[in-house]
Amino acid sequence: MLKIQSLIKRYGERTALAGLTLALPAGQFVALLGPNGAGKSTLFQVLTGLFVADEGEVTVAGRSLRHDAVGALADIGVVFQQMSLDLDLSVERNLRFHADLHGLPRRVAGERIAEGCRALGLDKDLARPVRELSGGNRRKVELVRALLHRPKVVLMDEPTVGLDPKSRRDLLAAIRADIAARGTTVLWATHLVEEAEAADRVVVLHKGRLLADGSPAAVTVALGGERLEEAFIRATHAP
Ligand SMILES: Nc1ncnc2c1ncn2[C@@H]1O[C@H](COP(=O)(O)OP(=O)(O)OP(=O)(O)O)[C@@H](O)[C@H]1O
Repeated sequence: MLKIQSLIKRYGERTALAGLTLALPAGQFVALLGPNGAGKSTLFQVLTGLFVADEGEVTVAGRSLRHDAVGALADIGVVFQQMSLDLDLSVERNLRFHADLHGLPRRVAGERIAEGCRALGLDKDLARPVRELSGGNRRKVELVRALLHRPKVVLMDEPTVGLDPKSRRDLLAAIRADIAARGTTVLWATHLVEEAEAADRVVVLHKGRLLADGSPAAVTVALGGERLEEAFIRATHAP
């Protein structure tokens, strides 16, 4: 569903992505685990079309980001690291705006907004300005927004930063429900090892390259530790 081939992205002398290759099938929840500076944000910026890679290819559901960016991006939903809602607009207006950008018919948009907000317990908040919502509920609105156009691939860039344990659990449950219902492919960037342990597959990024790839247990073994956290720290902070 998402294919990344030999991706290279440089900032001047610095290489942020050093020939990254990765393929994600439908219905998989993949944690992208990497220390600060590993290249996670750069990868997300390339995958969302904000930056063009220097070399390499990305295809989303068979469509090339380089040759058919509009087609490829239509199948991507994103929850960015920084909150990106308009604080002064209501929850509903924020969601309508996104639905319009994707050309969703008004009635379909209305149904999906109602359904998404109901599933995440936001139905009472539809008319409230986002400014009045807690951090956890803002994130939930962002997830509803990311799913409105029913993307095949969802990218989440450290979506739980600043959330309390209950909100983190709710967010995880909501994305898991979407995977179960629609076979969505999810790439969830994090540096929280416990979040990675809950994924189907863990991909460890270090210095713009893949250091390990497999189930949480397999990655722990590959990195040479007994627990994922210590194996990850040792492997990514080796002298
Ligand atoms: N705009 C930029 N100009 C120059 N170098 C950059 C730029 N953005 C990122 N880099 C460098 O590219 C490398 C990868 O950075 P990136 O932000 O993608 O990592 P990250 O894994 O997202 O880190 P974090 O977890 O801290 O957000 C780092 O060495 C970083 O210093």
